[in-house]
Amino acid sequence: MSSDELKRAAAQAALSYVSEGMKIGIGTGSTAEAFIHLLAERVGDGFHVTGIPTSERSARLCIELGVPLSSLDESPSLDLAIDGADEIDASLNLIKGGGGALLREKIVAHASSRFIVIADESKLVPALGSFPLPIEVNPFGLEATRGAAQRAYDSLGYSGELRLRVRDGQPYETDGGHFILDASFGHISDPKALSDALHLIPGVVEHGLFIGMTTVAIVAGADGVRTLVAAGA
Ligand SMILES: O=C[C@H](O)[C@H](O)[C@H](O)COP(=O)(O)O
Repeated sequence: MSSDELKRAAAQAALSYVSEGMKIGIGTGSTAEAFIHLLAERVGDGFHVTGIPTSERSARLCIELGVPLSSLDESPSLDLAIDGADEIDASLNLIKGGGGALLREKIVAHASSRFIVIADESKLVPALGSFPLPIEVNPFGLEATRGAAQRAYDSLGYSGELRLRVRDGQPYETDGGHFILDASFGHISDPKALSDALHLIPGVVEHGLFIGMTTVAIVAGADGVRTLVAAGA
């Protein structure tokens, strides 16, 4: 099976968690888009659901395919959110934000009773950190924030680099008007300690570590689709 077919298989399995009338957070990225396509088919068959998109990109696709949308302000409590991930560890902690949508994704996941991650098996890792951690920062004081983040990594014993994400020669701008620093420091031995340290920096808006948020991960691989349930979920 190709990577696209695996993403679609995971997205297909996630549909079984969606019931008539639910309000659901809709993620961002290629796997989430596979889910949007499948959800739109069901909506076309008369299924009622309201989506709360985590990015302008996902919102556009939902509108194009006829998936009804609402905002988190109109619907502040969601039944579930379904989203992709860049890395998933054995505790179902995640790195997200490769597509730049981590802030809205985290707000939406936090507002949801259940957070379901869909992925192909290439996203499963023994420890987080091979994928650079996206850190969303306010453009004001960028260099001061970059320095503070570097010192936070240094103090925790990591070595590596923070690189400003660039698109078409300009800093990549998120839907919220922020920039992203991609942090390449190798395996993250203590995700909670790193998360706490980054949250102490005023210019850091959010980071892509999703710790203890996942309810279920649906992972598609050569041997089929597996459902991994978080401890205590
Ligand atoms: O900001 C983007 C999101 O966190 C995505 O869910 C993540 O990057 C995974 O994307 P994909 O499904 O395209 O691998």
